Amino acid sequence: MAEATRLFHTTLIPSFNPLHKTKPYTYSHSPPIIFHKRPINCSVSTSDTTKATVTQKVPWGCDIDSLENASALQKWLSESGLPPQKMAIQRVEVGERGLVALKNIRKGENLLFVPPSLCITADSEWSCTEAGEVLKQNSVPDWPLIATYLISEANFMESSRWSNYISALPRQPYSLLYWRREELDRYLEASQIRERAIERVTNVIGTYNDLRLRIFSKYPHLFPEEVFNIETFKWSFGILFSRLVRLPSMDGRVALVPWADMLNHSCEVETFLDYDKSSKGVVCTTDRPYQPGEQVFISYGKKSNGELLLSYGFVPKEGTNPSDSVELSLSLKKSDKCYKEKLEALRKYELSGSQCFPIQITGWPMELMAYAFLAVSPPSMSRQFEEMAAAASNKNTAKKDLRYPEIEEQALQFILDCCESSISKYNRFLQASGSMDLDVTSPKQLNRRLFLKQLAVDLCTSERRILFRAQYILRRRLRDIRSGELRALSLFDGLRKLFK
Ligand SMILES: C[S@@+](CC[C@H](N)C(=O)[O-])C[C@H]1O[C@@H](n2cnc3c(N)ncnc32)[C@H](O)[C@@H]1O
Repeated sequence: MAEATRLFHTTLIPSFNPLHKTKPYTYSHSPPIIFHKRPINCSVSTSDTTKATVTQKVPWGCDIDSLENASALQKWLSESGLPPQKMAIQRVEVGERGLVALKNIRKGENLLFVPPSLCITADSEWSCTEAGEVLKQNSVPDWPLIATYLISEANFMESSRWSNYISALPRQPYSLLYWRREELDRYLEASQIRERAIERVTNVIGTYNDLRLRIFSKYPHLFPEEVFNIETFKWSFGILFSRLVRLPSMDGRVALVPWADMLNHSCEVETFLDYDKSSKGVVCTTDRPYQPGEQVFISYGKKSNGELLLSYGFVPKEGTNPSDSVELSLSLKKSDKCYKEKLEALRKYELSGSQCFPIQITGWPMELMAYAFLAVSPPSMSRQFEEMAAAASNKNTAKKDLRYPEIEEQALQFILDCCESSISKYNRFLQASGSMDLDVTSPKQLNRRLFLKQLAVDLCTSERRILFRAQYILRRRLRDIRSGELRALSLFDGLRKLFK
């Protein structure tokens, strides 16, 4: 189970390597192949940063809130080797569709058992063998390879063995990949998750453009642009971000695991998916009992609400996620006399003049404190700059409790100032959110905007709550330090009078 606990941890968006880092590509020539083509509707582009000229609606999958293709999926899975299950796909309150217990399930019971033949991995057989060979010859890494595979198989429709699975996937996965740039800017202005979302969209676009430039354009008969374009890639990456599982017991291999990926996340369970070497299938062991009719949950890992929004498109209820955290940004002051020296020390440890650190409701990391010490330290402490920068870096293995009592008050005040400036951004957004969105014209657009805004309000409320807690602790510590200093001062004054 220890290995299992790592499964969904890093699953739903572990870092994927963009193609830039791979070996130079070599090309082979193959005869043309006939594609199953299907008309694709043109619509408005959803991203400003998209360079691709073709923008289309993805025709695959179904609405996530419908059970449209769920029974066909269950039937196909049982015919293809999924043993009888104690759960069924049903409409649920949390997560729209999910797996619900049909019978009593005991704590510690092994659920699921999905055989490897039902998992999609980088080694899965392609309906279009040549397309798969071209990608492998070009050493395309697993993430973009599986993303391309999914599009290729989706395009084969009923002729693909995954057709029932693909038809039951969401047509538009919930994730920040589907937020327009102006929506990210407007709704997530206060949260550092905005930066992460922009970075992710840029990575996906960069990866697609790289594939297009190096491979797709050389083999248009295998990868026609009406099928392999930025919209279909956004769909397939959205599916991977929200469903791909890393299997530690299979040497960290990533896989799409049909059926298991119908399980929704709960912050209250610690059950994870993994490959079980003895039974040779993907399993999960329950950590609590379930009664018939109850939804069964797993954990997608110890992720903050922002990370859950980024990859899965939902925010847990305020205060229910013990792994929640908020990124606080600290920066060196450009007016600091030692700005250059401090920056140099930070760069040695791959840090910059502006750095984010995660704060949890239980406190903040030692690295943040070390960065604050460095930011406020006077020129007379220049010999300690490097030691502080090392401690601010999480690459530093020899961790020790850094203490500089002479600048502790300034460091705490510095963190408090950063916290309060961040809180005021959240306040501004949360106050303004009530009057936003009056500019939408169609009911459909209104629903979407209201939904996104509600997610942003939920995220910002939970992040601000952590900052409020940090603000309270910082103020209390500063008050203690200052009242201690006052006591020492009045004691000194008293002694002076005594000796007069
Ligand atoms: C691995 S899939 C789970 C199955 C999914 N509900 C479906 O119908 O396809 C992950 C997606 O389920 C939804 N989800 C999972 N856990 C959730 C939760 N606790 N609250 C809201 N939505 C959740 C999100 O849309 C997420 O992107």
